[in-house]
Amino acid sequence: MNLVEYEDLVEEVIIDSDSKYITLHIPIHEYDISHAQLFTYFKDYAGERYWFQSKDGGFDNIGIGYRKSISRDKFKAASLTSEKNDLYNSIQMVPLNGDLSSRLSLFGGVKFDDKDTNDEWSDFQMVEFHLPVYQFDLVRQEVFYTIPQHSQKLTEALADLSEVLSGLSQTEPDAYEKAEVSIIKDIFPDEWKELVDEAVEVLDEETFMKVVLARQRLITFKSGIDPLFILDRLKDEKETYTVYYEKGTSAFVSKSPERLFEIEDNQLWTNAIAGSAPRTDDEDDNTYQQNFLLHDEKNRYEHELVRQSIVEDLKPFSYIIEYDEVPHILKNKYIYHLHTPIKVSLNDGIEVFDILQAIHPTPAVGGLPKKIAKDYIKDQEYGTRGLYAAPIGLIHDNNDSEFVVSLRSMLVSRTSATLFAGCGIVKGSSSEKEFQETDVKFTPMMNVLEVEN
Ligand SMILES: C=C(O[C@@H]1C=C(C(=O)O)C=C[C@H]1O)C(=O)O
Repeated sequence: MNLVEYEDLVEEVIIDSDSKYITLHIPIHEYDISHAQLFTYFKDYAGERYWFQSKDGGFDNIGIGYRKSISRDKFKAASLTSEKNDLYNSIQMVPLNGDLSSRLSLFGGVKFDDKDTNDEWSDFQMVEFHLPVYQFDLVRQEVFYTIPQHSQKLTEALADLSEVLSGLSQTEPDAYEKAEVSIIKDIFPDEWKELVDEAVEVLDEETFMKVVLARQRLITFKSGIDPLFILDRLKDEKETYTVYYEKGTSAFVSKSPERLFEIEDNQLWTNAIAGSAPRTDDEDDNTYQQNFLLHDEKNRYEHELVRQSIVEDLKPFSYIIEYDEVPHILKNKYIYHLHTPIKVSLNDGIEVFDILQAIHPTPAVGGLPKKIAKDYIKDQEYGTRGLYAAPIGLIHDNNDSEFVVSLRSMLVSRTSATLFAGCGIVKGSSSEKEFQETDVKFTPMMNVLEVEN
């Protein structure tokens, strides 16, 4: 980086006495920095690192160190909004180049529900969003470096950043070893099928139409699971979002096909994704499965319920909601889904946390009516969902944001991984078929861990 030129620029910066943080923002084109180098170089930040990549290649962000976090044990849209705005207002941005296009963001998520969590999820609070010390954007090739305002002179901070960047580009990524599996265990498989059978009995077409029931698979290893191994394996499946989110001694990992929503300039894009069929290497079977999905009554009904509910949830925020009446096919590596994109023009003054509150959980991961389904899951499902099926994403300063529904996911802690997968149950569902569907939905994480069932 042209240190001398940037030094001249930072020397002219007038520090705003009200700001708590200062963020230097510079391009990093001249450095060739990989994910593996970042996670090797920043080992000491283990437990405070994330990688979040969009499915269309629009962004590829790595955050290192949580400089400031918004952490809450309850979701309250209004107070989260003011905390987020206060935080952004306390940051003085110092862009050191006229050509920058990346945006500073808070990264984090909200747990699926508030089920008691004195358990494997205790590293994560109900709501957490983090402002990273370093935010790397590997698509636009830019970095943000945030320091507390009086901690050091800007020229010193700039020199530190320059040293970090050259250190990074010279870093040889650590070699890693794949952890050897000790035990693979489905958690209460028979009980899960019984629960599905019970739900099918309870469900009808008017008062309780759908519930999504999830199950877990525990995999233990003979040694610790190396983050570099996971990072490398996460590159295997395209067409999905990548979430790798460390907190304390845990890492939450997801390869989700499902965008919860994206907001840009008051336009919101979301989608209904519900209805599933397996995808294999057999092209004839794949054609059959797609046709089946497009015409199968149960899948179409389930999809319709999800789409209608999302549209209803968004009506208070918009007068213009656009979507096609007939669903499309969404293709992932191991599975097909029915898919309806939905575009919404938001009224003025709508906050991202209001949207989160209204839309999560969509009936694709909760059920319908939403409240009844949520309570049923909380009472009946084994264990705690934590960040599984939860909204995880980025929030920029002006409400622009992008969230995924963190499906096809697992919680990794030291020598074990807990995988999560669920499926929509409606009247007439078969527990055996749904069990097989959850098996397919475990595949992305089994593949990341390179574990055969
Ligand atoms: C609940 C999951 O997936 C959801 C349920 C689907 C279904 O029931 O057909 C399809 C896609 C997802 O919205 C999961 O992957 O765990």
